[in-house]
Amino acid sequence: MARIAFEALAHAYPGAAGHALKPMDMVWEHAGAYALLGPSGCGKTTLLNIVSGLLHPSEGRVLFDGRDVTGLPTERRNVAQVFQFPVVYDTMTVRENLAFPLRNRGVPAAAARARVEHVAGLLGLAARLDRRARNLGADEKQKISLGRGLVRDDVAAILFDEPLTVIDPHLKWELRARLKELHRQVPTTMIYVTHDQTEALTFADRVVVMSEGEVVQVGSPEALFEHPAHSFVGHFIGSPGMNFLSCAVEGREAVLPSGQRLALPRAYPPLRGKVELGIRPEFATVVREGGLPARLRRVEDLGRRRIARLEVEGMPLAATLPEGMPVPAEPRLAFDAVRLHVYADGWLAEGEG
Ligand SMILES: Nc1ncnc2c1ncn2[C@@H]1O[C@H](COP(=O)(O)OP(=O)(O)OP(=O)(O)O)[C@@H](O)[C@H]1O
Repeated sequence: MARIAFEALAHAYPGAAGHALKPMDMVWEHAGAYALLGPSGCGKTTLLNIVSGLLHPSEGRVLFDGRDVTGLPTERRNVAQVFQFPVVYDTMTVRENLAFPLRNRGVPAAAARARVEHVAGLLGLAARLDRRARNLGADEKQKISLGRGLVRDDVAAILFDEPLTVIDPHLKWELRARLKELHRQVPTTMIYVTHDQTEALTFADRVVVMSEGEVVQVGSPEALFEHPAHSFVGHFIGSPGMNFLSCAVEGREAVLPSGQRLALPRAYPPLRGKVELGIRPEFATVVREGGLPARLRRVEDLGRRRIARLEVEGMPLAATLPEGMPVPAEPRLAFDAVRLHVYADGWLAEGEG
């Protein structure tokens, strides 16, 4: 396992206008479980390929345990990779497929056997070990690919590129949980690329959120939910995402366009640019009295909770409709004041006190 560091790393593809990966410095600790999360085109694969050595960055350095590996090809970086689609040898058995990376490295047969059986057990492949891979379905073939990625315990890092893409939806939750368990048992640096927030938040201790080639936040799942560093993170994480209301901020108060004032939990210096109030739907509640007047557009029943889609001063806002509350004709909105955040030009503004 390795500590992976990026120094002034950036990448522009030849002939492309601008950076696919904007300049950044970052450290991924030994044995950490990281997810690279963001929408299509945000630069996740570019960063992963720079880590694996498939792509040489146009600027900056990549260090594994302090050693500069920027110029090293993949085969000299000692990384395991799991791709979107299964990479298995059809004519081999599941056992032979799983043992392949160990055989290649000269791991003694008894140790390899024990390791293969352990990983197969964790992935739910134990009963299939002596079947030929060709006779298995796509889900199980992808489990073999995952197993081949996980079977060595001496790799610098394991890189997963959207590994659950071909997995049947009902099996995804099971494999997500198993991968997390595997990380606990095989404490290797693991990097997991996905555009699916559930996968990222289940798997990772630290999630690297990317937008338009930029790393906008690196944080625990809780931090991304509670303190989104950028409005993009607020929108992207959560279902529905964070609400944003245009406002002005004067010290400890937010002033909405109509002049209505809201108390803030912190005091803010004068802010420049586009100022917004951010509040998650979980902390905005429909009430009958008090709070802000709102107009109801519709109610969505999400099974375990109901979300009211409202308008506040012409701006859309999603809020929680308390259990058992009939939909009020003239709804009002109460905010959990300590959960109110202020954003200036998209970035979280630091308040005081
Ligand atoms: N070989 C290439 N040449 C030129 N531009 C590229 C190349 N590969 C990717 N890009 C561009 O770089 C940007 C980042 O792409 P990248 O594939 O890293 O994003 P991604 O987040 O992994 O997206 P996806 O989830 O769709 O794979 C995009 O604008 C993409 O069009």
